[in-house]
Amino acid sequence: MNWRDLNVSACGKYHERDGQPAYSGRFDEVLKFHVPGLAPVKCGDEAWHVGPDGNAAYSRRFIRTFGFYEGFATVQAQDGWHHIHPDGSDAYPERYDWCGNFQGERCTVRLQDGRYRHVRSDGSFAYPETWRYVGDYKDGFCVIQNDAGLCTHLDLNGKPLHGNWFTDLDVFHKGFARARDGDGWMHVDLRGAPAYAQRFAAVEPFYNGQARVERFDGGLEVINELGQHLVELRPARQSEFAALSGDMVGYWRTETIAAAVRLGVIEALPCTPGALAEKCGLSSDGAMRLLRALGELRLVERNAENWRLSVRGDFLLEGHPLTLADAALEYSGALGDLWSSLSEALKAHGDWRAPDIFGEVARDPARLQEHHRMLRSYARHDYALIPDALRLQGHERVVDAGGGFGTLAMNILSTYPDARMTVLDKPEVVEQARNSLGVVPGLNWLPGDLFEPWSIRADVVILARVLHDWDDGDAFKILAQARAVLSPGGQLFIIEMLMEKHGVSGALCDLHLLMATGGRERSKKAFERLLAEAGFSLIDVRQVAALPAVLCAEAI
Ligand SMILES: C[S@@+](CC[C@H](N)C(=O)[O-])C[C@H]1O[C@@H](n2cnc3c(N)ncnc32)[C@H](O)[C@@H]1O
Repeated sequence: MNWRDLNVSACGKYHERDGQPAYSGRFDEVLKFHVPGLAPVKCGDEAWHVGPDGNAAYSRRFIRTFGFYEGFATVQAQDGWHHIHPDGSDAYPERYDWCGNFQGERCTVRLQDGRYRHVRSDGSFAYPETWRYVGDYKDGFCVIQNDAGLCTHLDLNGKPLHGNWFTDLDVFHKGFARARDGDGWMHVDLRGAPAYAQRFAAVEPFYNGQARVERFDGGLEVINELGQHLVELRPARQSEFAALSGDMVGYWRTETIAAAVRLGVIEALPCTPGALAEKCGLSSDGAMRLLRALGELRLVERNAENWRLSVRGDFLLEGHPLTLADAALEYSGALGDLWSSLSEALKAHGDWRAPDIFGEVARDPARLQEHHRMLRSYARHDYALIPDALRLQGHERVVDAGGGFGTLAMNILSTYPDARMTVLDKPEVVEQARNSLGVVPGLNWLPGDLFEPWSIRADVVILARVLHDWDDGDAFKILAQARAVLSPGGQLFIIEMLMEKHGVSGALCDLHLLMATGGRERSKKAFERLLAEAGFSLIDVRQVAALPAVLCAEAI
């Protein structure tokens, strides 16, 4: 009997041909036949492969068996997952936590430590690295995901195809892959370059040169490979009028959150509205109205008569390690006020001048605490993966210039305890940071000015979210001071969000920097130019987290 004529029966317990059972035996479960004419079957606790006559292909038994692909079948055995030959013998001695199927002479496996890689059919590793996740190869390329959740394409030897990283990515289909960046979904070509400028809420692969896509307004349309609209399949579902109205009253959210922090509501919960009014000096109507607004923002939840903080609301607690309580006050107060002159700041010939925010903060000890607790929360949240991404040898002299309260420096020291860390910042900041951290082995403080010569020599300089506070002229001056403390070959790491060359993601943050400090977010190209002017060459960009990237440069 030709196994190609056999199908799985409707009950899934045997195979049939033209509606007739192909053999008399019955199993708990069968899967379909694959080359070389074997099908996985399961009965009770045992699983194996059978031929078209329903007889076992070999005497071994496994916990689970799967179909043969490229001559190998995945099996789950008592001692782990692996592959077998059609005669039931092991393809290689290793055991894994899970195995996929061979596609393009490579197979995805998960190691016992939970990490993924590809193996060849003889069991050897296709490349030395392990990744957070790897998908199947198709047409010689696969998608891998790094620890920061970002994805790229690798070739059969594990080498990057184009080196571009995306927040989500698919394998290639007819020369294009579906990819998502901060702005949305698109198609990219084999160079990892977007096929067109638009972004969508979702895209399908191209089918004979056309793809169905969903717009952000919920409308569906068909586009061509240039991103041009061809056919409307469904009109917009979301009212753009409502979306714009919502955006225009963003300050409602800012002020509600800040009021809850300022009035002590966050610290007073959980309690009833009556108790809250009492504890925080609110009218009973005011307490109820504020709680309802916080509920709409999903910061609090009602539990019978009591209101309590949600997981999101917990971040507003002063004692939370990632507290955003100070940020809530800054955004509604000093930082929010600065935005009222946005139109002036954008004018070609206005007399608007950027504020000296760091000077103002330094002059007011209470504000300095608040501002730096805010920066500390963002640093704790965003910098967890940075030390590994620096790939230091471990004993270097490292200067974190504009290092604030030393959060990143402490992270680096816990990964590289023998590094000699120095945090350079304004004297007022250093004084408060020193007082709050006390003596930390390996950590030195250097009160100073980013724009004046730094009285130190270093092997490595870090500028984390510092250059984005300054225009190109001032950024160059800081880079020049960094260059002066390094010898040729010394390393500079810039940790910042990267703007896409033609993207819009991060553009509001860019305006925030303009208003708060006179600074700007930059693209890789803009950094490359600045670095070259200051005597550095950019050698690598490591996208370790969704927000900040690590730009690695070398002193020339
Ligand atoms: C946006 S914060 C970044 C802090 C820290 N690197 C981080 O990523 O969380 C900028 C830092 O630069 C410091 N700074 C600003 N102007 C400075 C100057 N002229 N000299 C020294 N430090 C300065 C500020 O005090 C602040 O700590």
